[in-house]
Amino acid sequence: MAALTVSNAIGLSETFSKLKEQGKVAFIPYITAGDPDLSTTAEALKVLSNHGSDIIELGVPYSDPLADGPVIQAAATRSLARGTNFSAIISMLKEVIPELSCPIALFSYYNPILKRGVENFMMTIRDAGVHGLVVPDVPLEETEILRKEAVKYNIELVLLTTPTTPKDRMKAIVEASEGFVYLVSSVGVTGARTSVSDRVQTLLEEIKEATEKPVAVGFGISKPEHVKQVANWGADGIIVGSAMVKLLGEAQTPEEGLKALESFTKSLKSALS
Ligand SMILES: O=P(O)(O)OC[C@@H](O)[C@@H](O)c1c[nH]c2ccccc12
Repeated sequence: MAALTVSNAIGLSETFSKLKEQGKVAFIPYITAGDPDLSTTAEALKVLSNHGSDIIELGVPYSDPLADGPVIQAAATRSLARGTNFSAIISMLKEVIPELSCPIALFSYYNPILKRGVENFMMTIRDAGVHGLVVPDVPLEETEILRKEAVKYNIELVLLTTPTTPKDRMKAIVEASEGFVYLVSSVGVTGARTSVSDRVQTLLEEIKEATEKPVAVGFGISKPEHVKQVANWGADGIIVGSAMVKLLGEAQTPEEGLKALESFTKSLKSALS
């Protein structure tokens, strides 16, 4: 039996309940594992955890990231070119998770999970101390097998709803989602945008009519004013990916990337206080 990695963090839904009691909004950064390399990822997770992240989304790089924009696609390509693989990510997580104060939600496309076997995948990430899982390209109809194994291994399976999701389908998604509901703010792929569509406000209202579960908003959020605006619209969590990934992956050196990540994180986090 693999030794269980003890995570000191509480889970995703518990994190949201704690923040709700404090009247706070969750700050949720996303980075791609292995970009520029896995040891920098381990350091980045510590920087993010030490500077106010409430949950961290960690992406497993994949060769066909259809939902990702150019920044995250490039990060996945760089990471895969360095030879990053799932087992190396898991070993890194076993090392670093005990030092983090916030839970990790792993991000993986559906194919690598099927290839590994759903049960084996869930058991492996659970043993590494991961709390949540987001699978952006799994169709709602196929989440049943994922959900069954996720529940068995106490992994919170987060589902996504988008601006074009029909109302009854959105209701089924929020019903099935664990940890939180991921509201994708705009159609298209991930990537920093100059502004966040104010449709998000109505979408948040519709979802909150359908569920008590916390709702975190992602896509395009890249400035403190975006963070403030989406929090004011009633989001329980704010997700920032591409803007973080860009800083890390495009820096001259890993040290520079980590420094830039720290100050960017602080600037976004202060927009929530
Ligand atoms: O990059 P953005 O625009 O800040 O959006 C967050 C997004 O990167 C992150 O949550 C994510 C990474 N890959 C994804 C694939 C699908 C949906 C969401 C994601």
